[in-house]
Amino acid sequence: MDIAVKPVRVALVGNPNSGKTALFNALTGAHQKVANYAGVTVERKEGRVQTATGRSVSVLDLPGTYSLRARSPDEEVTRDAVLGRLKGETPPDVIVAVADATNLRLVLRLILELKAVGRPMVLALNMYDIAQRQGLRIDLEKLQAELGVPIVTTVATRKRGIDELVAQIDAAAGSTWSEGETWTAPDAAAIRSAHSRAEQIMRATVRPPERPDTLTGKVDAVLLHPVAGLAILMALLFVMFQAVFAWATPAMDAIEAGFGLLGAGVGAVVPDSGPVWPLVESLIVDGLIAGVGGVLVFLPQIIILFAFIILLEDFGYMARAAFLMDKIMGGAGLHGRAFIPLLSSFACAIPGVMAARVIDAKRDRLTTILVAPLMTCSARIPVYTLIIGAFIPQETVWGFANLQGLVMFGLYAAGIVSALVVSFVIRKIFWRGAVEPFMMELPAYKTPDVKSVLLNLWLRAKIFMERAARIILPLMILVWAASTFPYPPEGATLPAIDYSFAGMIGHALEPIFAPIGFNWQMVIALVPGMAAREVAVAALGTVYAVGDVDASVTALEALRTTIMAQWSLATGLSFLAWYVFAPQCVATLGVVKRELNSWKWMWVMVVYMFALAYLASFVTYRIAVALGGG
Ligand SMILES: Nc1nc2c(ncn2[C@@H]2O[C@H](COP(=O)(O)OP(=O)(O)OP(=O)(O)O)[C@@H](O)[C@H]2O)c(=O)[nH]1
Ligand SMILES: [Mg+2]
Repeated sequence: MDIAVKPVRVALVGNPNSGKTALFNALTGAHQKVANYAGVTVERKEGRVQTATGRSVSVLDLPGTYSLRARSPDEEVTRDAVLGRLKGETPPDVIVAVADATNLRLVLRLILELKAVGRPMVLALNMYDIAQRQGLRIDLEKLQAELGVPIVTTVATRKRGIDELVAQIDAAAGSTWSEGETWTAPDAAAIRSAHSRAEQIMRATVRPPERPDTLTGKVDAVLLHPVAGLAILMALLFVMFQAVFAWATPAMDAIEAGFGLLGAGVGAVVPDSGPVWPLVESLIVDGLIAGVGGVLVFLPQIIILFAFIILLEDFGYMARAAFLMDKIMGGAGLHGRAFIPLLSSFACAIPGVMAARVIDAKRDRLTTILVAPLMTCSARIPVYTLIIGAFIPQETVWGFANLQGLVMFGLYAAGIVSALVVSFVIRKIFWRGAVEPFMMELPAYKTPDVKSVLLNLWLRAKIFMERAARIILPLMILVWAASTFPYPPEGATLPAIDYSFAGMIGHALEPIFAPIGFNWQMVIALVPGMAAREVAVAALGTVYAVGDVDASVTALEALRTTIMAQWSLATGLSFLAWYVFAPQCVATLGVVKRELNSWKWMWVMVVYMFALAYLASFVTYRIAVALGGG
């Protein structure tokens, strides 16, 4: 007997949100490994479990799908994994179909498709607790007979039914099956017939509760109400943004201080002498530490934002929020599910772009990714506050509103409105078809499980950090080199950056930026600002030689005074308009390229955003000058 030597491979397949990951966690406990599939940015989770007979089973958690007719990258991975077409992946010996027992209709069709693949299969009827609570009556024996697949009822979050499931996997692994069946994608007729077969099975085996679940109905009547529901959603978003900006501050300050200390520590250790050491120090301190620190500083905000999103998702609310927003965003050509990615983009466009994976249809996903960077990410805040502080008076208008706050609000609104307009235009230019209809069963409300929320949060934070590190590090080195080399000549009087490539680029581009009121110092600052938007503030400090604005309050004050003296109001406003639209962050562009796996679309984004920025700055500048702000 050598069954212990070669593990049985099991793949968990099911609709999104059916509890695959929860089941995976219940099955494998701590014995799991997370990686990416080769060539695509889709997480691959594998874990191990031993059966009672001593068989070793390796379990693969797959992204959710509604059909093997894959339409999103996530779904393609699932399909290819099931069919054994994935590079470096052996096909599963047993398929475990994971079904949300309260939402059988959609999954029955998937199960029929999976059956056609011809591998041994077990059906885990998950969320059975909720089904029972709702009073759903499922005739398990009949369902088992109709499908010809063994069924186990499970409650993944309570680890119920897990032993039974493992036993069924064990049995299925021992069964023989007909290899050599070649799978072909189902055509429209096949899908229709699977659909009516699923309906038929549904009618034969599932009866609605005797007393319908009036509580969910009542709650939904409020939460999905076009007016009350939206008001509640807005209130939730308000609290969420308060949390993101207020609660994150101490942690962000700590991270900033930590990286500052790290930089100082390195500075103290590296010798000051010779031609090479100062360069090494500059690379490490100004390039790597400052650059990576400049991105990691957003981690607290991202964690808080994700905590809210994961919690609301687990409560069953997010699908409803997406449903509510679908009507509004649909008018602009965006899918309801774009809501979460766009929301994440307020912290940082990188997790936002990554979150767009939940959108099935390629075009909807593409549109979402293209407009995500228009959402005001927190990296713009330091730039906004510097300029607003310098040019907008601290005044009360209309008796209650703070003028500076109002301008800040206007900048956020400009981002949101332009995202809606741009996606509308993208639809008109590139594809005319309607937005995919909103197909997403509303899940039952449930209480989130603390452990799974924390695990999820940790995984998402980890993924953000890994991506950030992998994409940002090389870019940081590039931007640092551009602002450092070549060295200033002997006896140079201007700040060193003036003589560097960044300086040359700045001077060369100056004529292009003159019509929108930028001076050469600003243009130079834009170059290192490409690394991360807020770096532009430090770069302005460098070109105006007011000292290290990150390290001292007085330097920041000095920079503000210098700007007030040297820029006109029109120039200041033009700079603000630029920052609303310009694709000022190469890390985001890198992630967009990776997620879409396309240079073309990344360039489409770069070009349209620069064009918008230029146009907005031009209009702002000219109007401000005409009104006497020049
Ligand atoms: N009450 C209850 N909740 C469950 C059960 N299984 C999963 N959940 C919850 O359902 C939600 C979705 O579970 P996940 O495991 O993330 O679902 P998934 O299938 O992995 O979702 P995707 O990966 O997005 O396709 C989570 O909030 C879980 O805690 C269950 O049996 N009973
Ligand atoms: Mg999952």
